[in-house]
Amino acid sequence: MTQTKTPLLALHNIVTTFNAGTPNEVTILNQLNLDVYEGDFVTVLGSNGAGKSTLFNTISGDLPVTSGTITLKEHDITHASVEKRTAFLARVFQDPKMGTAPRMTVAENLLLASQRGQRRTLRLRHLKSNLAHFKELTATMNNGLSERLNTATENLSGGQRQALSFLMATEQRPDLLLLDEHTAALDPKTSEELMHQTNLHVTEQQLTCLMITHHLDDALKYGNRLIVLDQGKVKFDVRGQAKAELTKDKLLSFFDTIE
Ligand SMILES: Nc1ncnc2c1ncn2[C@@H]1O[C@H](COP(=O)(O)OP(=O)(O)OP(=O)(O)O)[C@@H](O)[C@H]1O
Repeated sequence: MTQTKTPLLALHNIVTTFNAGTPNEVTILNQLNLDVYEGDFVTVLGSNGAGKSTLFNTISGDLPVTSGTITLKEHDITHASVEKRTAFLARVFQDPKMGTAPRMTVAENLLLASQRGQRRTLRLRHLKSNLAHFKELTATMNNGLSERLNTATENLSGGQRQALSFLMATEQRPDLLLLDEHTAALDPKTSEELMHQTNLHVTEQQLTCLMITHHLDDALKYGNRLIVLDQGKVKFDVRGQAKAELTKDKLLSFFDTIE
C-alpha cells in the first residue's frame, strides 16, 4: 500500500562509512531509504553485520552519516547532536546494565526519566509525590518490580532491569522508540513476558517504534510492519495484511536468498 501522508521519520540515501580514506574503509549503510510513519511498530530483522545497530546509531546521532538526510517531522536532523535527539527519541539496549543508573533506586531512575528534556533534579518531595504513579507503572510489568521501588537497580534481576529501562524510555512519550534487541539477554520466559508487556505499552500508547530482533517469531507476531536489512539496505518491507499473512517459512526462505 502506498502511504500518502508525511513520514514521521525519513531516511534518504543514507551512507555510513567507517575508516574513510584508510585501507580499512568500509561502507555499512549503503544508500539506505526508510520512511517510518506515526504509529508504525516496525520489527527489524537482518543477518549479523547487516547494519541494524548502525541504523539505530545513525538515527540516534551516535554515528555521523557520510551522506544522505534524516528528517523528523519534516525537520532536517541529519547533523543534530545526540543530546538534541534525546528530546524526542528513546532507546533500550540489549545489555541490562546500559539503561539505568546502577546505584540509584528504581524510583530515582524513574524520576530522572520523567524529566527527560528538562534540567534533571532528584528532590525528595518529587520522589514522594510520584511514588503512587511509579508503583502503578511498574506493576504493569508483572515481574515484581513494583515491590522494589527503593532497591538500587544494580540489585535487580536482568529482566526487572530491562523492564525498568523500557519504562524509563517510554515514561515521557518519545516521538520515536528504538528497541535494540532489548529482550535478547533474558531467559525465554522472561523475554516472552517483557515482549508481551512491550507490545501492550507500544500499542496502548500508540508509540512509533523500531525493534531489532533475531527472533523470527517475535518479528512476525508483533508490530504492523516488518523490514529486513541486508548489506546496508532495506531489502524487504512488508506491512498490514501482507505482514499478518507472512509465515516463518516464507521469511526463512527469504533469508536464504540474502545469505
Ligand atoms: N565503528 C566501527 N568501525 C568499523 N566497522 C564497524 C564499526 N561499527 C560496526 N562496524 C561493522 O559494521 C557492520 C554492521 O554492524 P552492525 O552492528 O550495524 O550490524 P548488525 O546488523 O546490528 O549485526 P548484529 O546482528 O550482529 O548485531 C559489521 O560488519 C561491523 O563489524
